[in-house]
Amino acid sequence: MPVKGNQFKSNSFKDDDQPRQTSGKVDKERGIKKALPKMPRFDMENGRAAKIAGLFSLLLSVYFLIAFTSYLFTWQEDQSYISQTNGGWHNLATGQTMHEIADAGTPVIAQNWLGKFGALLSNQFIYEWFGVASFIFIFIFFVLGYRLLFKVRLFSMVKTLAYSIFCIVFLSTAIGYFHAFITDYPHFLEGGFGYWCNRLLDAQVGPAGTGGLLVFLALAVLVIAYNIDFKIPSRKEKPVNAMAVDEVTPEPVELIDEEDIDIPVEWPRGNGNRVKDTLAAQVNAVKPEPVQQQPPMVQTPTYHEPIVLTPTTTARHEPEEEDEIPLTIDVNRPMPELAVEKADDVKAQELVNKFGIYDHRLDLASYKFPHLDLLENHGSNKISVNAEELEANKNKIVETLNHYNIEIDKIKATIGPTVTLYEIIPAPGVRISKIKNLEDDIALSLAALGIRIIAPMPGKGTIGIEVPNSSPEMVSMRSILATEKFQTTTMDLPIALGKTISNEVFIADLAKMPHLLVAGATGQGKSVGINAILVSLLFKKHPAELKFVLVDPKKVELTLFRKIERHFLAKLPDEADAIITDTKKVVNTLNSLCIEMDQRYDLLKDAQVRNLKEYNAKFVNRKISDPEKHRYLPFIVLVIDEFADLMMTAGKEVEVPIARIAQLARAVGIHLVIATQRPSVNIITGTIKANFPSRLAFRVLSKIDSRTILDAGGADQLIGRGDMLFSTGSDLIRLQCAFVDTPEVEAISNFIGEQRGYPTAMLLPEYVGEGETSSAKEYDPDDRDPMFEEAARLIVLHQQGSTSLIQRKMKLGYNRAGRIIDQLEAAGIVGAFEGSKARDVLYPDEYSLERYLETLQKPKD
Ligand SMILES: Nc1ncnc2c1ncn2[C@@H]1O[C@H](COP(=O)(O)OP(=O)(O)OP(=O)(O)O)[C@@H](O)[C@H]1O
Repeated sequence: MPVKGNQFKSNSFKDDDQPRQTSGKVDKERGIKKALPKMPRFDMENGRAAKIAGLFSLLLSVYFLIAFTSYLFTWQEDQSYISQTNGGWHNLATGQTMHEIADAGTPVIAQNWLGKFGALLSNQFIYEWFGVASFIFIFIFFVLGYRLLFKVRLFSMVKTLAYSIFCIVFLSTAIGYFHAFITDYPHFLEGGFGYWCNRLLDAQVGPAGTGGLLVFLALAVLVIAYNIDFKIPSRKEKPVNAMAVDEVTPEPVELIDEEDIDIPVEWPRGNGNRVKDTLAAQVNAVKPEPVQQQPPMVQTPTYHEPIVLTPTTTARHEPEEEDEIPLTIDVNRPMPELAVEKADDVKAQELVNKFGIYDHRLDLASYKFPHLDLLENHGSNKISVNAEELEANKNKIVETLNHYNIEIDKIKATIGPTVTLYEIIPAPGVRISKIKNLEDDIALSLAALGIRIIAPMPGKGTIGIEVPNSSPEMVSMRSILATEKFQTTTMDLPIALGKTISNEVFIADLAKMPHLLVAGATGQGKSVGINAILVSLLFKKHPAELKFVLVDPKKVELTLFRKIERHFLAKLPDEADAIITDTKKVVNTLNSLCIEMDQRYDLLKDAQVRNLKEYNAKFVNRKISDPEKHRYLPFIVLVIDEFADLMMTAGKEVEVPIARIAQLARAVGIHLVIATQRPSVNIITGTIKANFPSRLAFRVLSKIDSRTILDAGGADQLIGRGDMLFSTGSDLIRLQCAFVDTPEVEAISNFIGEQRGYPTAMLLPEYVGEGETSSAKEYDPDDRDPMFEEAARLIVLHQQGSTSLIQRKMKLGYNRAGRIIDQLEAAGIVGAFEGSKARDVLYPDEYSLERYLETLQKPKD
């Protein structure tokens, strides 16, 4: 496995005198050792004390639970034991067992399940203090223990304590209050606290006052906790109106039976029938579920759940019987497609459960991606600009500017692989255009080619001067592809272009561009750039996911990729060579790509998706209803190495399909990379330019060429050898192209080519150009395809005269299937071509077909 960048997360251990220890355990121990002088071992930070406290608290809650529960059953014995031992607690320390106490003449022993201590504790809490409300202590200890031990916050600790204490006091007093009506003696139900508290209140405010106080306290706490509404009495007084409009709540909620859901719904006028349901409906109003269950309600009128409608207005509605204006509320009906989609989803899920998701890589499951060892390390990949060079350049820049009375506040250098960027902040009041005009003077004083002034630097508030390094560094493809950035990229079509001026790896997504125009004078690195693009895609994509259509009028540049024909190339059917060099064939290929594009759009439309990614995702998850008609769609990248040559020879014939593909093909995953030596306006026409927002300029010979390709100067000032400007429409970035040599490309092609591939290159739809139209009549009956009869049977069986049926079922190329259908037409088995409709099948059943086929065979015999 290649090393993916710097593996160290931080260098914070650098200054540590001690040798670096790798084990986490050792590190932890070190941390403890360091803490030793300051803290004892059981400090809260280490969490030990908290854990022990948590454990204890949980144990306590369990202990209390058992003891208290037991006390409910054994309180009489326990109390007798305690009273006979004079309070009981002092016995605990004596070590006397209960049996010893019994033997000593005590007639009753403690029966609590937790013995003496359980009896004493329960008696204390329940009888002496808070009665059955003491059970709440169990809850407190449990919440506390759980929090401390597992660090899980079940409830807020403050709230738990506050509400629990209130409940203990309130319950104990309330039980005492009610119990006082039955008996005047203290009882374990309310405990000593409840009993005495109640007696105290009784003496002060009387039983009625105590009752009122208790009710008030209960309601007050409910308001604090839940902000409850007090609206029930008013609804009872005016049942008819209360149903229609809420008196108290600012947002009235209206409830209607399912008969009223016959959309549009009328705002209720207060008929008596609904009043009956008001209370029941109100209960339902609290639950949001009935609203979400609207679809079945709307579809099935027998559904008996009420629907909740919330009017948008917050104003009070006081319906008046006479002049009430009916309000119509439009409830959104569920979209019928949703139901269909749901059904499809279920079906898809069943298919996925049965067959698993569709694996488009399965045909070449053993395919191995090229590895980094196929690439070489060019150069040292280190920046070799020395301090003297930087200082000298800085001085020259400052001097030159000073000559023209331009003061500088600050200057900063960023060293890149081929150029160094000097960013200057001019003194206030200096006009930027003045510096920009000095480009040639600065170049002269630095005695260097390729100086570019960027004034102002976008988004930086500085002026940039790019000065070529005296010894530029080569950026090897290997160093780029080995980076974590490339290895972990999630781009659809990542292309590693090289490094930026600040030495950062630059990777762009061709799928987003969506097409790339490459221009540059001869010998400036264009072919290397195209190889870099192809190689980066080959490193990232499986043959099932990507196909190239390679056009190489120069006949030599792309030949290296011939070996990957059966893996990565696409070609016209019956074409011998996958790499197209003939202009005529280029025209056919481009038109064929247009057909492929149209077919892909049809597939996307049929699958109801918007782009290739969604389509493939749907296909893979078996969510497409008619999988027979569909297929996994790989990206197609069309690369034209010398576009000028094509334009010279074919002109409009290539321009029109290219413009069409460029305009439309993005969504269906067809992307173009077009390179040219001569970026003149008659080659890169307005139509083409408009559809290629992403452009890559190597060094060109004139400013005009630079303007043609980039709509800006700068490409003429590059230094060549892979120095380039990348424009995405808004940004202009200077890059050093990654270098990949021919032997490396060859090694990669061999590596892929030697692996098992598909039987052929991907076949594009056949395009028959003007003057090449074939006619069914031309077919010689003796020259029928060997699969003619099989195809005839297939067509008659399916009663569908379509080329794609033959193609799919018999696994033939489009071209051959097309030929067979023409032969079937000539033989009178299918009717004539009718545009988008399938041809008529002229034989209704297989029997009549067989008889006809026999007659066809006779002359042969
Ligand atoms: N990224 C690069 N880093 C270093 N050197 C490069 C780089 N790209 C190209 N070169 C040098 O420039 C030479 C010419 O490059 P290349 O063949 O790509 O030019 P070209 O623009 O395709 O020329 P032509 O149009 O004539 O084919 C290469 O042989 C190589 O020495």
